[in-house]
Amino acid sequence: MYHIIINPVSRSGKGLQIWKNQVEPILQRKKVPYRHYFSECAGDTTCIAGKLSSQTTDVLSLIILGGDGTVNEALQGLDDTSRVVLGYIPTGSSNDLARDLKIPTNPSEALDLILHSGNPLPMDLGTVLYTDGERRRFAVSCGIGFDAAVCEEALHSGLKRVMNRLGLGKLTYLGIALRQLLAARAISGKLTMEDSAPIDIGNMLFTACMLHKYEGGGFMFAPDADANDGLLNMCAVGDLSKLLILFALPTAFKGKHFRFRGVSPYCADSLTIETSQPLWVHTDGEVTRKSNRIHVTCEKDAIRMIR
Ligand SMILES: Nc1ncnc2c1ncn2[C@@H]1O[C@H](COP(=O)(O)OP(=O)(O)OP(=O)(O)O)[C@@H](O)[C@H]1O
Repeated sequence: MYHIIINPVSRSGKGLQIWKNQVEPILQRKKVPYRHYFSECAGDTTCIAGKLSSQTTDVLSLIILGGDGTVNEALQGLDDTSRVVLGYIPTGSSNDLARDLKIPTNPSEALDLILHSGNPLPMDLGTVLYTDGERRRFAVSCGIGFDAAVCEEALHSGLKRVMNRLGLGKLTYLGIALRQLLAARAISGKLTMEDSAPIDIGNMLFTACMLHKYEGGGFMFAPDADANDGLLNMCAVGDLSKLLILFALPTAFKGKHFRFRGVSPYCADSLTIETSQPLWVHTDGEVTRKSNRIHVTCEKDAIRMIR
């Protein structure tokens, strides 16, 4: 039995139409056993996933129809991810998880992968731990600073809805990034990886901790990321003039940004990031709070994902 959680408002409301017109008819025609649930408000996916997780003693076959944010919300509700086989029909506007895993963005092809041609393969998950003990899992990346501020603005942006309707969702993040860059102020940051001396990131713009290659709708911040190596690939940006950042950012679409001095890659299974002021933190593009100290870890092969 497949349990399918649908975010009807993903890609500015197209999620519901995709479910009704492209996914449900196939399931019915093929007589696939399934139950479906609509997330009715922000946070609802976490509650639904939590209930399913606690009601299932064996393996939970969970399918998410939504964007990276919907996957992220589902992860927060699961009590034991090792008992979950996750299928994904990407209907978000950025779809960075699908991009890296090469899951088709065509819904019927993604469904076909889940039902027929894919395999449930282990995949790493990350966790952000805040100083007050709150934890948040992530599947794609977490970040502190500019990238999270961009996500925070995008979550509340009318521009994103308009651009999505025009089929230009990817450009939303670029537009907001440029605006946020002009507003960004210099903050000092410190990365501490296990068994090594702290690294100072002067004038830190952001540090992204990546499990997969892309975030923000196709920025390849971690060209070397591997979803199964048990490691976080960091992209730390500091001490770079705003003008140079304007040049460096577009090169990240091709993963060429490390050629710029001040854009540095690091790799570790866990690290602590401290900043001189509280900054926005995102997990898979979901932004819930600011912090000036986060501990980020990677759990190898924490979940199985059909791909
Ligand atoms: N019924 C709902 N009404 C309003 N918001 C919802 C509802 N269901 C889920 N959400 C919110 O939708 C967000 C997740 O959206 P998701 O990322 O899946 O799609 P997207 O925003 O179109 O894509 P992307 O993040 O790739 O740009 C979460 O913040 C979640 O709280």
